[in-house]
Amino acid sequence: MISTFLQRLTSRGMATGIRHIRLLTPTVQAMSTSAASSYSFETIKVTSPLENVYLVELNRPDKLNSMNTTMWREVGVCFNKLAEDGDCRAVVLSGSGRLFTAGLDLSDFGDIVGVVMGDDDIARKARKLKAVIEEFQDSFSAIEKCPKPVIAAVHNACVGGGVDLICSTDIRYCSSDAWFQVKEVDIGLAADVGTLQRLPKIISNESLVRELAFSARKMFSSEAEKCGLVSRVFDNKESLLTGALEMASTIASKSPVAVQNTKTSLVYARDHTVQEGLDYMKILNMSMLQSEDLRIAAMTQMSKSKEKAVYAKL
Ligand SMILES: CC/C=C\C=C\CC(=O)SCCNC(=O)CCNC(=O)[C@H](O)C(C)(C)COP(=O)(O)OP(=O)(O)OC[C@H]1O[C@@H](n2cnc3c(N)ncnc32)[C@H](O)[C@@H]1OP(=O)(O)O
Repeated sequence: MISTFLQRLTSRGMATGIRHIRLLTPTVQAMSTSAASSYSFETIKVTSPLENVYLVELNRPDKLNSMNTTMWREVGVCFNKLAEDGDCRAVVLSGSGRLFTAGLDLSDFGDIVGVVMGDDDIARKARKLKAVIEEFQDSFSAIEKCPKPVIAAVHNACVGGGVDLICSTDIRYCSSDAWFQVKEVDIGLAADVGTLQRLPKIISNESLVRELAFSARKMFSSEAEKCGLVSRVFDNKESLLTGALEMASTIASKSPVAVQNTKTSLVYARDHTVQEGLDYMKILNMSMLQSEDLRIAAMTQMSKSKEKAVYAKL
């Protein structure tokens, strides 16, 4: 049945004489690289090392990529922009320097200290803090809402806010020297930027989540792989980045319609019943089954040629 479906799709394409499968030219690759140059941030570096693949690096190596107010804001702005960037089909998120991130910048509580130490009464302070926390939360939620798959590539330390950050990504890889720490209780906080909501759904082990969150103990790479926080462990940072970029490139070679609707459907399914998820898919695919990408993908599958399929930007 599937082969009949593919044949009908492809013969429709052949009949119209459209040739969608062609080799990617250097011009296309050059355009993709320059598209990343429109991303200019103080604490984040964005490049496009491969066709349709963007590399987002936390870039405060001298401060151990700790998250200051600027970085919190820039992560959100960056992923909202990537969501709309037709040149971007997959993202790798890594940290520059000797470790992934030391979490919240403990020397820059700027906005929070300002409110807490201010003269307002408790209700007004609370209202202001609500806005600050919301901004922090929205920043990391932008990663989950971005329809392009995001692969976290963690080396060495991933502390506090770093765990919140990677819990918003789709795929997590790490190097063998990586460790993870839900550190918030050590600074007198209940984690409030996503770890407590997303981690239980990632590792499906409430006992372990609670152990990590109550004790702030370190979890090393082998345990992180065993419990499902990461799906692959690489020997070192270099092989980690190579592996993450290779996977991003594989994803980027697929139909962006298929991949991006798969991501949004998985996020939806995580937070809804099976029936609600099926209903969502039904409505979504009422339109998406009519996409040109189906025919292009089917032609590519049936073709014996090694040429890559070329899909329009999304
Ligand atoms: C609304 C709230 C939203 C979000 C909340 C998030 C909560 C969190 O993120 S909680 C976690 C906060 N982070 C930490 O507690 C990490 C503290 N740091 C460490 O544990 C270690 O520094 C390390 C990351 C494991 C690295 O250790 P090591 O390699 O031995 O380096 P150090 O000598 O300890 O540090 C070098 C240098 O960096 C400074 N530093 C380290 N972490 C931070 C940080 N998070 N913020 C600011 N500065 C940090 C450290 O003080 C050293 O500075 P010197 O001036 O060189 O002494």
